[in-house]
Amino acid sequence: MITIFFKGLGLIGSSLAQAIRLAHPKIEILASDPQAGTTAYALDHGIIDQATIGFDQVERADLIVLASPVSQIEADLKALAKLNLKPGVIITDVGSTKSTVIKAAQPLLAQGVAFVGGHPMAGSHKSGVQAGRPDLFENAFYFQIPNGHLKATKQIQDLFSATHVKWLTVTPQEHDQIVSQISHLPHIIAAALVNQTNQRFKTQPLGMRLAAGGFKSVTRIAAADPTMWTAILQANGSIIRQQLTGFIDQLHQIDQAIGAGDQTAIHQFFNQAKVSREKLNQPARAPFYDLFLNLSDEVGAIAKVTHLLANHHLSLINIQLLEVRDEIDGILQLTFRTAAEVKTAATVLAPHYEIIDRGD
Ligand SMILES: NC(=O)c1ccc[n+]([C@@H]2O[C@H](COP(=O)([O-])OP(=O)(O)OC[C@H]3O[C@@H](n4cnc5c(N)ncnc54)[C@H](O)[C@@H]3O)[C@@H](O)[C@H]2O)c1
Ligand SMILES: O=C(O)C(=O)C[C@]1(C(=O)O)C=C[C@@H](O)C=C1
Repeated sequence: MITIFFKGLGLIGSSLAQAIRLAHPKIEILASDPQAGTTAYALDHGIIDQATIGFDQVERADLIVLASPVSQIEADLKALAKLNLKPGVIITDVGSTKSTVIKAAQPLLAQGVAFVGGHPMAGSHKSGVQAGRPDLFENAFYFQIPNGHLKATKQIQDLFSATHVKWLTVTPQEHDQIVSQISHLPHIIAAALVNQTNQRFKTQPLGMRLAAGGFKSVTRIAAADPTMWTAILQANGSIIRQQLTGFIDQLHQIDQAIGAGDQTAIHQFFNQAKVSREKLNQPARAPFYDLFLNLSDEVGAIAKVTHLLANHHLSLINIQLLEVRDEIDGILQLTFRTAAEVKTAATVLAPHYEIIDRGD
């Protein structure tokens, strides 16, 4: 029997454990997590088979998955190098940075242990075991740093097959450069905007409550876990600072354009962003087709949509409630495999819902 040991069973750990269960129900899953109630919840919900403490019983594991904040992953890699592990064990992690993690894995790699760094490019601002979902990673990219261990890299892909991710091999440096711009910097900007808004409304407590979709879309990720983000900024700080400099430069440019009343520069600033941002909605990755509609905040609203689609034999690849505006409504994103399906779905749903965008 294959045994997998999770160190850290929050959002990412529990999502991965649930995905492993889907494809490999017979695999034994052990987990340790110091947060009160975490492993008890996972046992109750059949996510794991056994709870342990620290690295107790890690010597039984065929695969070890490190899924705590990156600072802890680094400490755990150093600790694992001093333990007696099962011969042939594979170790991986899910940390959001890779250079310091790979550095911490050097003693293990020097012993010939198969350590494959990993990072799923999907997640949420929610944290903890209860936020985990087996489909969290569907269609996301999943970075891997094989460190020369190609067989182990492939074995991890097989064990995680139910995540339905797109695997991507990168170097730690490439990884940290890329994610500093598209993940780390956005989290800093979101938090900075919330903090500055808070200061601005110090004497007007209602101010922030009046925020609509714009503020909420840009700041959703400011609700992410501060411990996780402190560790990420600590590990990738110098690269993140390069992107911060570039971002501050953009702010200076628009500030100057406003000050100078330069309408052309202001228009160009927004137009460049609009053209690039719209390309993100186009399915460069795969021939998937999106339909966006307004959905009222009612019990059973999503079920009604899926029922209408099922009546017309339309199957969805993905369904996601994108933006919930407090007590009013939200935007539902429906993803189909073909352009023809999205067209039929628009015809079926148009009499009942306001279609915002057919994504074409
Ligand atoms: N949240 C995301 O969107 C996201 C996406 C991809 C990767 N990651 C990375 O995944 C890792 C986990 O993040 P998460 O979102 O699951 O966070 P989380 O807060 O939901 O879970 C982290 C878990 O690690 C546990 N933990 C802390 N110290 C531990 C220790 N000494 N031993 C065992 N467990 C310990 C915590 O109790 C918690 O349950 C982080 O390294 C993060 O950078 C996060
Ligand atoms: O979807 C979100 O809420 C996330 O923040 C996920 C997100 C990101 O996109 O920045 C966060 C951290 C990661 O390491 C990878 C993904």
